[in-house]
Amino acid sequence: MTDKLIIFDTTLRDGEQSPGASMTRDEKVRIARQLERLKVDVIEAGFAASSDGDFAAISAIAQVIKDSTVCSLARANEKDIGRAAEALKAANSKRIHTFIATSPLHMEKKLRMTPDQVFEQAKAAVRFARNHTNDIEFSPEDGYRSEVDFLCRVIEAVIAEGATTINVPDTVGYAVPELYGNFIKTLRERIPNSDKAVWSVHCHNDLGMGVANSLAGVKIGGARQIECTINGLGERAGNTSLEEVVMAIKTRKDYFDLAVGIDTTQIVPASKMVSQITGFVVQPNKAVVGANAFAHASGIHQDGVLKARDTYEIMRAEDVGWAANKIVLGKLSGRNAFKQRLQELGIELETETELNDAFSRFKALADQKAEIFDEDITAIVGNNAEEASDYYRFVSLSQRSETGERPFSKVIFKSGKEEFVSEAEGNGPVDATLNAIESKVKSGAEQLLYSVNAITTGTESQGEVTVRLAKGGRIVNGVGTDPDIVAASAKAYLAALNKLHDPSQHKLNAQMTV
Ligand SMILES: CC(=O)SCCNC(=O)CCNC(=O)[C@H](O)C(C)(C)COP(=O)(O)OP(=O)(O)OC[C@H]1O[C@@H](n2cnc3c(N)ncnc32)[C@H](O)[C@@H]1OP(=O)(O)O
Ligand SMILES: CC(C)C(=O)C(=O)O
Ligand SMILES: [Mg+2]
Repeated sequence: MTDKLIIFDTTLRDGEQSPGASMTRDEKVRIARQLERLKVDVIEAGFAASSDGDFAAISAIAQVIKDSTVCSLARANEKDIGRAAEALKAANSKRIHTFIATSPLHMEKKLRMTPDQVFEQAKAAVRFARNHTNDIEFSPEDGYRSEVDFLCRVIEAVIAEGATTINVPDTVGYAVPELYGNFIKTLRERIPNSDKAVWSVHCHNDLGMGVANSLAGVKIGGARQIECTINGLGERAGNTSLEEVVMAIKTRKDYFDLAVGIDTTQIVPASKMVSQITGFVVQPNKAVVGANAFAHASGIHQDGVLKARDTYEIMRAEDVGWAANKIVLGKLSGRNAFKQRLQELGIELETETELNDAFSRFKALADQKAEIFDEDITAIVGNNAEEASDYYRFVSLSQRSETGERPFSKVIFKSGKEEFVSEAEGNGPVDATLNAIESKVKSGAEQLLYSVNAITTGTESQGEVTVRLAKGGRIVNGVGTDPDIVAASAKAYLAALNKLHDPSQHKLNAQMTV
């Protein structure tokens, strides 16, 4: 029968130990509710004895959480355990997690206790905690750097006292997967009453191996609880990340053969909430919850994914709470991905030539900006349709603006096969550009509006400029787009002039000097 793997979330305790990640009581309650929606088995809500604020947060969480077990950390002493018990009083299901360090280094230098004293204190703590609940977790802190014989002695004793979960922390992220897995296996094999407790792993990410070590602890060591945090938040380099271990267990069920009760569709909402509350931004290439985790940017991958998603996706974006996977259009994209996006946008290009032209324009734009958004595509295709009937066409622009100097602009544009070079100064680079064009065209149109707008987010986005001109009772709008807003302004001005253009005036325009 497939075993169940218990997911113990410690975002609100070890996660909060990330420098700068402290949370208010209400924020902790919000996250706890999301963890319950995620269906984590245990929520470690904090360390009740650490402050009145944390005590209040744990109490509030204990009152509102109904499905998950609520847990508080406590040092191996009566005061801390008493505080934890008090904070957890209202919980439907509660756990006290008590710990004491067992490595020679920690015992001697930090606790300043002999191994025998630590042994006795660990036993006494578990015994005391039993007065408050039957669900007791014991952690030998820095367990992985502890001497095996001593650790076996302590763990056997605390199980005998009633500890129901034995958690073996790699407190400083020193372990490597195979060794950590075997360490847990050895402990379980050597401790006579080891089967009376659930074995748990708690790994830190100092060498980037938190997830790998946790999975080895499960696969090799036989642990059945993983302690983890949303986004891998936690002390120093963080803890094992929940989203990664959960999706590894689910995606590689063929290998792990374990069941997890997590509602994976709540993973991304949980990640976003934790990131927003703590201000810890999730790196784009973070597994599962990073913005790029399901994004495809290169043509060959995009083509594959459009034909069959599993060519390049081992999980479904929707299964972890993303709305969908993403085909990111950019300079590495191919024709198939471009065509597909046009279809999704309801844009129909009638001929293969039109498609090829639009694709060339798209590639040219993609060379100038990293990501092409839907609005860019609409603009590309829109510009193209207009261009066929354009009388004036923008070619290029150069401009100079220096503090204290009047900006200067040189614009090259075409009418038919003729090319015009126009130059002017102005109050700003845009004014200089429009003056330059007007100096050649001499439309005499009145400018009613000029507006600039970033089509997409970020400073690398395309600027969209609208110019409204009035002449002879007609009012026209010209729109131009370009990553350079001065060039977008020139295009918009020329587009408006095109709309004003009267074919009978061809002669006048043809007289323009180059
Ligand atoms: C690996 C981990 O993540 S462990 C959890 C880490 N989390 C925290 O530390 C939570 C926040 N901590 C705090 O708010 C405070 O440190 C408190 C309230 C817990 C203790 O504060 P203080 O009483 O001022 O002690 P301080 O933090 O300076 O030192 C820790 C003391 O606890 C002792 N101690 C450390 N671990 C344990 C333990 N597991 N069991 C019993 N005593 C312990 C230390 O030896 C030291 O004792 P000393 O004062 O006699 O030298
Ligand atoms: C308190 C224990 C479980 C801990 O966080 C650690 O050892 O890293
Ligand atoms: Mg820890």
